[in-house]
Formats: sequence, structure tokens, C-alpha cells
Amino acid sequence: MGAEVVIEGLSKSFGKQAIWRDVTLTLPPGEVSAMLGPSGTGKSVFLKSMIGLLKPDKGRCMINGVDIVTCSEHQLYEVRKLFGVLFQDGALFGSMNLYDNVAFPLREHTKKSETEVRRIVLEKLEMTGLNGADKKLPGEISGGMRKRAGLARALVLDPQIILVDEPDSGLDPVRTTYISQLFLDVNAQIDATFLIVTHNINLARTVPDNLGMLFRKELVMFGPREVLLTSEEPVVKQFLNGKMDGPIGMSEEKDSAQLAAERAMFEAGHHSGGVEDVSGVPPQMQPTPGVPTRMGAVRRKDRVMQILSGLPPEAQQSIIESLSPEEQQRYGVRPQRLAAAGHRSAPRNDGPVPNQHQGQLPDDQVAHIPHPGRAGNHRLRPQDPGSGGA
Ligand SMILES: Nc1ncnc2c1ncn2[C@@H]1O[C@H](COP(=O)(O)OP(=O)(O)OP(=O)(O)O)[C@@H](O)[C@H]1O
Repeated sequence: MGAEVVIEGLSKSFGKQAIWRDVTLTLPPGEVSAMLGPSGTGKSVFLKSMIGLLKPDKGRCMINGVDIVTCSEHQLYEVRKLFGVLFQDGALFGSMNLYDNVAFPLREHTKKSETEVRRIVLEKLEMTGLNGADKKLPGEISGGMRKRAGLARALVLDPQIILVDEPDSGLDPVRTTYISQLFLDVNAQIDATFLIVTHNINLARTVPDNLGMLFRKELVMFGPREVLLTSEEPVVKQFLNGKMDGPIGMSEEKDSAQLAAERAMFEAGHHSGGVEDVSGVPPQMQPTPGVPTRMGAVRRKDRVMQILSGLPPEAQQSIIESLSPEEQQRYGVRPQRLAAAGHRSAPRNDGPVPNQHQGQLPDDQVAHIPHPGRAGNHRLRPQDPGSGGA
């Protein structure tokens, strides 16, 4: 099973420029998580901080009991072996063919024989759909193939955590879906913990188990996908819909004057972009038939049902509706439309909520997002969990 990553109060700045502060979240082992955020909000910096390529100013990032913010160089070297990283362009060596690119970490970091190296390289090339492409140079293949080769290389040291930086960059929507399918298939096969950084809304809505968003130097939210996808928070809705209407502006944020001027313009009929209203929780993509069951998804179901009563009502409903009738019976929950007809819809176990920040966003973990033109901070809050719903 993949490693759990526990991040507490992590902050990063470059000189006087704060990138993000006080980020707290847990990547559950073997689950697929994604981090959204407008350009420049520090998503890549976040990934680099997780593998110790950049040093956060404060906070903790615990992996298998080691805090990579304060650990020794030797410990960091060991922890890094747990990671596989897929960079935007695959980060392949242009002068090496795919075989040598994929073999590189094995030759560099292990004492495996060339026979063993060959077995592993061919296995990973097959796993990523690159059978027969081993002699090609990176310059001779498509962007999608380069990304798959980058993934094959990220897999050779049997990583427990896989970090993916903008997998859709340079890819058309169909190829983006194929690489998303590959992530889920690989996750099912090796049960590694995934964190994907992306702007791609299709991917964000259909691939991960958990979703988070960075904005205005804060983690706006992080938790089960249903929480963000049903959120009424303006910044989240605007981002999911790709419209100009909302707090995100050309260079990340708008001041109150610009916000008001643009609002008036859109109310007067100016097109705010986007073609349709993106809302709700679409079904999650599944591993390709024949690929093993995703154990991360199985564990996630139990985990989310344990924290269900602490989630916003809309998210609770979506989660309940995504369960089969048998699962609803097993967990003792029913969809709300049945509740309206007099049935019970809340989980029967209303005990303590473990690991609350995985969705409930309690007061001390809700991001404080300063809104321009308002006195004090506006707190992003889920709807009151007690105000209805499941
Ligand atoms: N090594 C560095 N030194 C100084 N500033 C940096 C460094 N790396 C990143 N930054 C700054 O940190 C900010 C966040 O950059 P980052 O690339 O993480 O954003 P991002 O959210 O990944 O953006 P995009 O979605 O456009 O890739 C930017 O303002 C960038 O200029």
C-alpha cells in the first residue's frame, strides 16, 4: 500500500513573496488526490516541497514517520526513493532512447543486473502502453507518449507516492483522458498514493478520490471529491466553470473595484466565458475492465463513510447516491429523495468524526481567505452540517 502523507501548517515563501501558508492536509494512502488552483498559486512549488527539492519555511510534511522539512540529508535521500515524479514534459533525456531513459533510475540507484533491469523496464513500458517503443528517442514520439514514458520511468523504483505535475499540458482532451485512465489503472495495480496537480476540470471532476484547491496563498479546501464539487464557494464555482465572473482575475485575484465593474458588465449582458454551467458530481472513472480493483477506492469508501456526518449536506447526498443499494444498506444510509418520503437518510453511526480535516473543514482548518474590500477575513465554510441533508 502507498504511503500516507501528513502535511501540517506548511508555509513557503521566496524572500518576501509568500507562495502559500499554513497548508494542512493528509493524502490518504493509496488514494488518488488532485490539487487545483489558478496559475501561479504555487502548485508546482507544493510538489517540489513535498519531495524536498524546495525547503518550506515552516510546518511539517510527514512521510513514513519522517518529517522531510527537518530531517537529515541522508533521511531525505531515503524518503525520496519512495517517490515517483512525472514532470510536465516527462523530463526525459533527449539523447537517450526510451529504454535507457526508463532504465536510468535503476542503473543510477540500484545494483540490479542488466537482465533484471531489462525485465523491469519492459514491464513498465508494457504497463504504460509503450510496448515496442523502447528504441525511440523522445524527439521522435508524441507528447502523450513522452508523458507515458515519464510515468514508466517514475515507476521503476516501485514508488509508494506518485506526484504528477499538470499531466494535460500540451495534450488534447482525448489524450488527457487516456493518461487519466492510465493513472487509475496504475493506481489499481500498485496501490500507490497519487497527487496530481492540474487545471483540467474534466480530469478533476472524474479522476481523483480527493480534491483540493489553492488560492490567494491558502489551501481553500481539501477533502473527498464530493465536497469541492458541490461547494457553493464563489472561487471554486468560478474555477470549475472557467468563467471571468468571480474573484479570480487575470493575474490571480481582483480588487473590489474591478470585481464590481465586471459584475455590472456581466449583468448588462457581456459574455463571462464558459459554455455551460458545470455543477454536480459526475461518476468517477474506473480502472479498465480486467485491471485489479482499486484498493485505495475500497478503503476510501469506508474512510469517507466514517466522516460522512461531518461533511456538508450536499456532499453527503452525493456520496450516498454513489453507493449501490447493497452498500447503502451496509452503511445504514439512504438517499435524501427517499428521506423525503419518510425514510432515514443520515448515517446511523453519529460517533466521533476521525481525521476531520479530510472533508469537514472545521474552524481551525478552514482557510482564511481575505476578500478585497471587506473588513476582516471571510471564512470559507461548508454549509452547516446540521442544517439538513443526510
Ligand atoms: N525557485 C523559485 N524562486 C523564486 N520564485 C519561484 C521559484 N519557483 C517558483 N517561484 C514562484 O512561485 C510562484 C508559484 O509558482 P508555481 O510554478 O508553483 O505556480 P503554479 O500554481 O504551479 O502555476 P502554473 O499553474 O502556471 O504552473 C510563482 O510566482 C513563481 O514565480
